[in-house]
Amino acid sequence: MHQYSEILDVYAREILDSRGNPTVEVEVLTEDGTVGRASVPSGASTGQYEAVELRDGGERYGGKGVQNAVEHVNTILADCIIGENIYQQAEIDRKLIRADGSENKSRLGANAILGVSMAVAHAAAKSLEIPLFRYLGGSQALRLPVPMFNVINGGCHTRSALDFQEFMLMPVQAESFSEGLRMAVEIYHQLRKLLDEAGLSVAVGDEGGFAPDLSGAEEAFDYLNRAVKAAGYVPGEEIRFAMDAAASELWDETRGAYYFPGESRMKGKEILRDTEEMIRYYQTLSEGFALWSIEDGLDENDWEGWGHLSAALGKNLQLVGDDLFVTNAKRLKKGIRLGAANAVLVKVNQIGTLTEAFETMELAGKNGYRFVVSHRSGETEDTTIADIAVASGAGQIKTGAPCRGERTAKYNRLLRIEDFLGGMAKYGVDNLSFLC
Ligand SMILES: O=C(O)[C@@H](CO)OP(=O)(O)O
Ligand SMILES: [Mg+2]
Repeated sequence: MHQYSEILDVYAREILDSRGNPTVEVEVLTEDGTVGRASVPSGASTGQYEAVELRDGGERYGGKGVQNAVEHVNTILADCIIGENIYQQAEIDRKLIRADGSENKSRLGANAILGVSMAVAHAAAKSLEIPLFRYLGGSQALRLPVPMFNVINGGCHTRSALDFQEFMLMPVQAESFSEGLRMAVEIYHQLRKLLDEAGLSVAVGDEGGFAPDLSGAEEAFDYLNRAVKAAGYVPGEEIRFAMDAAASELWDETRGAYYFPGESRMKGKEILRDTEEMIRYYQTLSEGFALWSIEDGLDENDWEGWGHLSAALGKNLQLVGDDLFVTNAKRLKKGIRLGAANAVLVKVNQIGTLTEAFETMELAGKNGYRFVVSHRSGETEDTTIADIAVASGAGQIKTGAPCRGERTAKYNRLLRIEDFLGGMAKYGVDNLSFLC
């Protein structure tokens, strides 16, 4: 039977994100009376090659970027897809891309386009009365992801002295998602206690992790080690560590090196590292701690360095390209050709449509690259990424710490999905020791 339900209306409004900035929310109405709704996240450590969102404060629209994105949904994009069949996600996404016409979605705004793309998927799933993850992933979508639980925040998500952006827990050896989540939450509470006892700040950063003034990555991992043990687990067994260096933020063109402003401040002298020193630094960290995954270890333009990094550490570590690949199949293809990284971070707003994000994941999977579905540092209560993680079978999701509503919304959605799947639910990263 040919499924058909026509799109009758598309409507966008401004809402707030978790940093108190305006963002886009879109609703799509179909002829059977279904309304699908989605809202769009926004990053702080954005990659240079991301699709372009129209943000307030941007020069392009005289500081009224989000308002313009909303306007584009309500006029051009609405005209373009009203009358389309709601179940034709790929076709609709292609129409949206064509309506924009630019290479990087800068004309109508990646935030405008993504809002429509996601709301269409929500409406389609709802009108079929099936959960979004099943609509997007079919009956094989059974795998719940291991959370990359970002418990210590640094870099541009805080004002602390820590230069690397994220220090994360991965409960890799749990029976189920809910058990893994519980373990990570227990460790989070132990970490809070340890930091508090040491007189360090337990204020949190943009993603809900603590933002203490630590001297560097070693001290951060040391705290993670102690918190894991205090919760009764063994680092390297039930729990592995992950980090996002967000090194594009540290690369200093004029100095021709990676500049560590926090560490420089703490040590009272300028701390610089070149590419080879960065690689050695990661090597030391991976030898000293239960580190399993490093994201954006080097700058987004340093393809050659990424080749070295991958050759040196890619056998034992997951090396994730975020700013490097920006969820873009073209950049990922280049990375695959050059042997850069062995995994890709997937942020739907970096590319601007669901179809393109799924294409990137498919390309990764076919080439032995892992993929990690991710939030942005500026989020809303939208939980689409939780469904995407299950639909794609990614096995990993990065969506912050458990103490901010926009982050727990995703974890809670995953708990509901696990509950829905019951005994069919699977959990975890397939074959932990395999890295290409
Ligand atoms: O770098 C990252 O991976 C993200 C999300 O954690 O941060 P932002 O959304 O600020 O780019
Ligand atoms: Mg990142």
